[in-house]
Amino acid sequence: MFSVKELVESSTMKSVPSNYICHKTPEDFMLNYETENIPTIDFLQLTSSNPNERSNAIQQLGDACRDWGFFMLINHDVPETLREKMVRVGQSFFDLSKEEKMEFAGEKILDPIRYGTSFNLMVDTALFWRDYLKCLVHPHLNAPSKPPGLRETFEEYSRKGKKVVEELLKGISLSLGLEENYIHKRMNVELGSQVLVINCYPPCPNPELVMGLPAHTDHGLLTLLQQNHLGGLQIQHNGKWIPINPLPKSFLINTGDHMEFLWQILTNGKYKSVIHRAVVNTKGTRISIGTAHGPNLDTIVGPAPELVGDDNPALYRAITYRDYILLQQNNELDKKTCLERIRI
Ligand SMILES: O=C(O)CCC(=O)C(=O)O
Ligand SMILES: [Fe+2]
Repeated sequence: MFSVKELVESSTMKSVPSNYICHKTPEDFMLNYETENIPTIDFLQLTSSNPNERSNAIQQLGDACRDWGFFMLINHDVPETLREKMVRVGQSFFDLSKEEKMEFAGEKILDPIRYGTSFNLMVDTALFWRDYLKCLVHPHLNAPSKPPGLRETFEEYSRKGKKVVEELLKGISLSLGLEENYIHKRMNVELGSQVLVINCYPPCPNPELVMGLPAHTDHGLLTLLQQNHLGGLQIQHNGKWIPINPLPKSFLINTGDHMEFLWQILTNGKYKSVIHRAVVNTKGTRISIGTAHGPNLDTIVGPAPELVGDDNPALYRAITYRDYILLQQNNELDKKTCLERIRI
C-alpha cells in the first residue's frame, strides 16, 4: 500500500498521478455559498431543565433532521482541549513510520483497527486523496498502541461523544412524538457500534482533479465530525453542494442511513441521510475526525412486522448492521445511499 502522505512527501510530484484523477461532471463543481440557513442546535438548550427551552430545541432538531439531515452542534460537553488533543494524536499517528502504521493495516473491512488509504482499494476505480485510521471504539475500545497517549485520548473522546449522541437520539425520538428512549432501545444503542475515523488529506497540487472522499452517505444513525483549521466538507442540499465552514468549537452532525431506514420503517421516509463529500486543498494537511454511531453490529434492522401489511408493503429487506456495513464498504461509493441496495 502506498499512502497519499508518502506520495506527497517522497516525490518531487508536480501534478497528480493519473490513478488519482476522478471523473467529474459539471454538477460536481456547482457550489452554493448561501450557507446562512444551515441549522445550528444548542446542546445546552436541548438538555435544559426549562421545558419550554427544551421543547423549542427538540423542534429545531427535528426540523434540521427533516430539512437538512445536517446541523452544527454548539455548547456540547466535549471540551475544546480534548478535541484539539484528538487532532494532535491523530496527526502523530500518521507521522509514524510506514512500518509502524502498517502494523495496524488490518485485512478485512470489519477488523477493529484499520489503517488504510482511499476508500476500499478492492473496488475504487480512481484512488482518493485520503489516508485513514478507523477504530471500532464501542462496545469495546480498539485503538493502536502507538503513538503514546492515543488510546487514552480515543477512550475519553468516544465516551464523551457517545453521551452527546445519546442526548441527540432522545431529542430526535421526542421530535417524532415517540418515547425518548425509543431509538436507543430499538437500535440497541447501549451495545451500539461506534466507529472512529481519522481522515488525513495531505495537500494536493491539483485539488480539482481529485476527491478526498467522494459523495456518500454514512451507514449509522448519527455521525459527529470535527476538523482541524482547514475546511473541505461539502453537503448536498437541494441538488447543490454547500461548502461547510463550521462555527468555532462546534461539531458537524449528520444523519446516516440507519436514521433514514428507521424513518422509512416508521413513517414512510421522513428523514433522509445526507449526501456529503470531502474535497482537498493546496495549502496543508486537513485532518477530520468522524465518529459514526450505529446500532449494535448484530442488531437486525428491518420493517416492524406490526407496521407491514398488504396496504403497506415492506420497502426494504431486514439485514444486520454488520451486513449492511459490509454491503456499503464492499461496493464503490456512487453518490447514492446504500439503502438502494436493500430495497425490495
Ligand atoms: O472529511 C470530512 O469532512 C468528511 C469525512 C466523512 O464523510 C467520513 O469519514 O465519512
Ligand atoms: Fe461520511
